[in-house]
Parts: sequence; C-alpha cells; structure tokens
Amino acid sequence: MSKKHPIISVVGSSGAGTSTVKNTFDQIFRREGIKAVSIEGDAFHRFNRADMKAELENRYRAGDQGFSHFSFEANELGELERVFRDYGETGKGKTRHYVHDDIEAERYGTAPGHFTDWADFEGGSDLLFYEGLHGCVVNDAVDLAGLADLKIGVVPVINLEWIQKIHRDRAQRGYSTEAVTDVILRRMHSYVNCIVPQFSQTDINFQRVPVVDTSNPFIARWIPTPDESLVVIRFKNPRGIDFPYLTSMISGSWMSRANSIVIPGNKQDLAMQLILTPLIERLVREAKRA
Ligand SMILES: Nc1ncnc2c1ncn2[C@@H]1O[C@H](COP(=O)(O)OP(=O)(O)OP(=O)(O)O)[C@@H](O)[C@H]1O
Ligand SMILES: O=C(CO)[C@H](O)[C@H](O)COP(=O)(O)O
Repeated sequence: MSKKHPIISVVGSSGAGTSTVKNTFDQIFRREGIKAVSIEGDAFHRFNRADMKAELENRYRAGDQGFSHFSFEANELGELERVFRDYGETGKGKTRHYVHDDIEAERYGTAPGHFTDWADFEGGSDLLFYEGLHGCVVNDAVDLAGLADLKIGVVPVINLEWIQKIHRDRAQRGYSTEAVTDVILRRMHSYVNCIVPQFSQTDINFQRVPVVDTSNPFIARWIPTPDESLVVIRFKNPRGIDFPYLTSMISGSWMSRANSIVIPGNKQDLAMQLILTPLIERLVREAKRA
C-alpha cells in the first residue's frame, strides 16, 4: 500500500479485456482531472519474441512443458515490484513497451516482438495505473498485491476469454486459430498456478458471462456482444458498498450474493464508473492529504 503515491492494478489473463477496461479508467481520470501514469504488464516479459521461442524450445527439450508467458519465470516480476515500490515511495519510476504488431511498431518505432527502451514516467502524476497478467501476484519472491492500493480483476468465464483471445490474436496480431489454440494449451498449467490465484487478492472482480452458446469457442464467428452477456461484480469486502444505490442506478441489475451484483453486459461501463469513481477519488484525496 502506498497512500502518498497510489497504485491501481488491473489484472486479467491474455484476452480478458484489461486493455479495453483501461479506456473506462481513462475516462474517469479525464473527468476527475487526475493525472495517471500507465504501465502494461507485457513490458515486464523477460524475453523478446525470438529469445522466448528459443527458451521454450530449450525447456521443452529438457522436459519442462509448463513454461509460458504466464509463468512467473518468464517475467521480470522483481523489476515490476521495484517499480511499484519506487513509485509508492517517490512517485517516480520507469517503463517500456513490448511491441506486438505492426500498428504498435509504427507507434513506438520498434519492430514487433521487441521492447522499446525504458523511459521515466512523466513527473507530477497522481497515481500509477497497471494493467496486465501479474499485477496482483503473491509468491515466495514478490508481493505485488501488497503494494497496490486498488486491485481489480477482469475475468470473463473461460470460454469467452478464449473467444476474445482468438479473435484479437487473429485480427490484430496475425496468428491462426491453430496457433492461438496451441498457446492456450501450453499456458494452461501456469494459468491455473500463476494467473487464477490473483483473483482472490483483488478487491473487485468483473466477470463477463455470455448468455449465448459458447460451447465450442474455437469456431465462434464473433465475440458475444455486451447485449449478449451479463457481468457478475464481486466485492472482496462489501462493507461500505452502497448496493441499494448501485442496483437502483443500474437498471436490470440484482444482487446474487451478499457481496455480488449482476448487471446487464451493456451496463459494464456505467457500473465501473459508478463503483470506481468514488474509490479512485478517495485514493487521490488521501494521497494529497498524506
Ligand atoms: N466487454 C467486452 N465486450 C466485447 N468485447 C470485448 C470486451 N472486453 C474485451 N473485448 C474484446 O476482447 C478482445 C481482447 O480484449 P483486450 O485486448 O482488452 O484484452 P487484454 O486483456 O488486454 O489482452 P492482452 O493482455 O493479451 O493484451 C478484444 O478484441 C476486445 O475488443
Ligand atoms: O498478450 C500477451 C500476453 O499478455 C502475449 O501473448 C505476449 O505478450 C506475447 O506476445 P507474442 O507471443 O505475440 O510475442
């Protein structure tokens, strides 16, 4: 926790929608006049694309079939922890970008599959915003959840997550369905061991659930739309959450448990703004007081 320089950590698997959710956070920051600096989890991969391929082949030959981008060892989590800690203490830090495709290559002037150089955060920010795979990891080596002040999980049910990943990786990153399926299978071990435990560390999870048939995600022709889904919102600590206010403001919503509400999928943006704005505003207010 770093009250003076707060950190928001949004975690989700590959294709879960953390980059999409960042747009909602950006709207809140803009409306509330909050200056945020952002980091992407992929910036903390340990290897560029070619080195990762070589590392995978070496490990595969040595009998390790569980290694993938989801594994702790494939990422510089110690470095990420240092960035979280330094930002919490000083409001300063650095990041870089992992370039996935031609559009990002154009934007950053670096070829796909490579990292940009590290660059310092702009000064005078109100908070640090992280989105990616590992921002709430707690293991023998790091405690990232312990350094973040607001922790959000973006967790579609798994069939939907796969559909989202397959469609995004095909449309934007140039992979075939077979190649993405292969990656999903290879990552399953570390999905269970490295990604999923984080959703018990998060303060709020947003779980999108399709209400159309997704029983074969590998042949789905399009991503179920917001109108074709519900979102389950689960609060780790429901104390202080005004559920009657939320369910009255979000039409079609209801409480499914004492700490959970369900909303129509097309109300996710509204729900996030209603829920997150006061929490973010409080973080920034307390930081200024500190
Ligand atoms: N609520 C949503 N409704 C419809 N489509 C969505 C929703 N959220 C995400 N998607 C779609 O799912 C795909 C993956 O989303 P996104 O790129 O945000 O994932 P990500 O978690 O950032 O993945 P990665 O970490 O691998 O970059 C995109 O095509 C996006 O448009
Ligand atoms: O989105 C991802 C993880 O969040 C990518 O799978 C990862 O960044 C590696 O990309 P690539 O295999 O295309 O080099």
